[in-house]
Amino acid sequence: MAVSGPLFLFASTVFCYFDLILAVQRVVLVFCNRDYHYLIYEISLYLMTLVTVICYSIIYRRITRFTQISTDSHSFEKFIVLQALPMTTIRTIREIAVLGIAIIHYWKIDLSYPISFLGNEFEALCIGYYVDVATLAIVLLANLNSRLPHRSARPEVQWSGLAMEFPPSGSRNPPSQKSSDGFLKFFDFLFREILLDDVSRVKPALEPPTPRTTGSQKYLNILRMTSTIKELFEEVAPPVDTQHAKVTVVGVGQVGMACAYSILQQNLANEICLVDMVEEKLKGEMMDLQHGLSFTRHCVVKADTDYNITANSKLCVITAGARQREGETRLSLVQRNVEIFKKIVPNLVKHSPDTLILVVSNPVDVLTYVTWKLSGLPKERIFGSGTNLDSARFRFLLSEKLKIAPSSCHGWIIGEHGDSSVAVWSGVNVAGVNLHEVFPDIGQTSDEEHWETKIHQKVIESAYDVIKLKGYTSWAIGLSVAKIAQGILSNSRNVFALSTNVKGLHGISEDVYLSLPVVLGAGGITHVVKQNLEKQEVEKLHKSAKALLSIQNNITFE
Ligand SMILES: NC(=O)C1=CN([C@@H]2O[C@H](COP(=O)(O)OP(=O)(O)OC[C@H]3O[C@@H](n4cnc5c(N)ncnc54)[C@H](O)[C@@H]3O)[C@@H](O)[C@H]2O)C=CC1
Ligand SMILES: CC(=O)C(=O)O
Repeated sequence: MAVSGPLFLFASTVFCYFDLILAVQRVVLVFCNRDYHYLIYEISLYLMTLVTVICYSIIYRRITRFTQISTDSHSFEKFIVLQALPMTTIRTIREIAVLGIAIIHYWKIDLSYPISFLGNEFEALCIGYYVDVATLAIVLLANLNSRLPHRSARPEVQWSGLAMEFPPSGSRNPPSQKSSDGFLKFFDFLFREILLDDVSRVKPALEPPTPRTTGSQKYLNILRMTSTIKELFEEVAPPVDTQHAKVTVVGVGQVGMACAYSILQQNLANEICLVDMVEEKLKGEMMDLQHGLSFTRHCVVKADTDYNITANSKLCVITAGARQREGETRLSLVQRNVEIFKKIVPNLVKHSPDTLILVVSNPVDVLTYVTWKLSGLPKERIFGSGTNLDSARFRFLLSEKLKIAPSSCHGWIIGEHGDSSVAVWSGVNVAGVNLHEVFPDIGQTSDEEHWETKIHQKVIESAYDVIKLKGYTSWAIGLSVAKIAQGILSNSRNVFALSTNVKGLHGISEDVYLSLPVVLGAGGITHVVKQNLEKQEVEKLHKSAKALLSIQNNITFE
């Protein structure tokens, strides 16, 4: 919508001042003429004004609540539509009602009413409408004019943390009114130099808004700040709003924050959005990360309980939901987390229809299936962190045993992220030397060195051990998610063990989600690596699929 922001705001402010003058005039009229019939009419007018103020404050509160912790970038037009338009609309409705009452009063109720009063009142109303019509004409004129500055050349309002910043206008001198451009700039000047400066002169202190700041205080703080910004910068061109590597993390618990921190620390994203249902914790986590931004490469960190903030994410990571308590299995969390996912997934897809979704919450395989179902997105765009973490634990334990770096140990855990996972012993190698060839019994029941129990069983127990010791697991999954995010955001086509739809692979014929090595790029999963699994590895994979299917079949989506 082509609306000139400064003009509209200026017009709305004029309306407000004019209302005030009208109100004073009415009071004077009542007292001068001592007409108490008229008082009834006046009281109804003031009641309507009260309703107007209440309506406006409700809308204003909703707007400020919406923008409270949102750091989304809004265009100046959007700001005007959000702030000034509701006020002007409500005022117009009120004026129409006032006119209605005046007409009823004149024709139906009190015909003996002194014409002079109505004359005055109509006069006052007429002046109001002259101002309304004149302002509307100015706005229309400015917008119809072909020489209106291009949208990109008009001032943008940037939301950064809690602060809204108006980039300064080029000059402090009022521009000439010769051309229509100059005419627009003149109003720009009025808006910036007079209205904004007026507010900043009242109270020059720059107090950052506290969490208890009310909507109107916050608005004043924002306006005050613009004065400093105006002094500090000479604008060359208005800032451009770009969104490329935007990652949303839903759930700011231990896992969500480990993911967000790892992504931030590794400079993978330009923008990180945090979403949770617990507003205060969410805001605290956002601020904590924001305070570290001068130590990282450029990244915007935003947070909100409203999913609007997630719009146009490249990747959404879901970590929200219940976690295991000590000794509890991942699968026991299923229905609790399905209910949570029903609220999350449709919202993510609504705001980012092109996003990829990485599921982390447990039981990760079943919830990846649930996400696929709820989202309606193609299967390559929905995947779970799966056994990428189990494979990392496996490599770590192998590295301890072999006394080499974890990254030099090549081995994969596939199947369920959990108790029925499968270690692919047939593929474990160091520098291409297969351990299976060195020691044919490795991982078998006949294995006298007990690699399966000493290594793979320890992988399965890892999560239980860590949860017993510290209450939850977080850092390793955070790093795993960051690596996956890197694969996507840099289109690296790395291979990860991710939970994916394995229908048609290794003799599995159902839509079941479990982990296999997959090739990952900007569009999601492009290929599944067809590992040469041994017979007993395939059997174990089938067992894993069966365990997951039995849970999947009991999920209620209604
Ligand atoms: N796939 C994996 O390898 C791993 C998965 N996990 C799983 O990740 C999940 C999260 O674990 P933690 O962060 O330790 O739990 P947590 O309890 O610390 O955090 C969960 C967060 O989810 C939020 N939440 C709950 N319902 C929500 C909703 N409807 N919308 C938005 N946010 C909501 C909560 O407010 C809370 O901040 C658990 O299911 C856990 O089992 C944990 C570690 C590894
Ligand atoms: C909790 C969990 O799933 C893990 O750390 O593997």
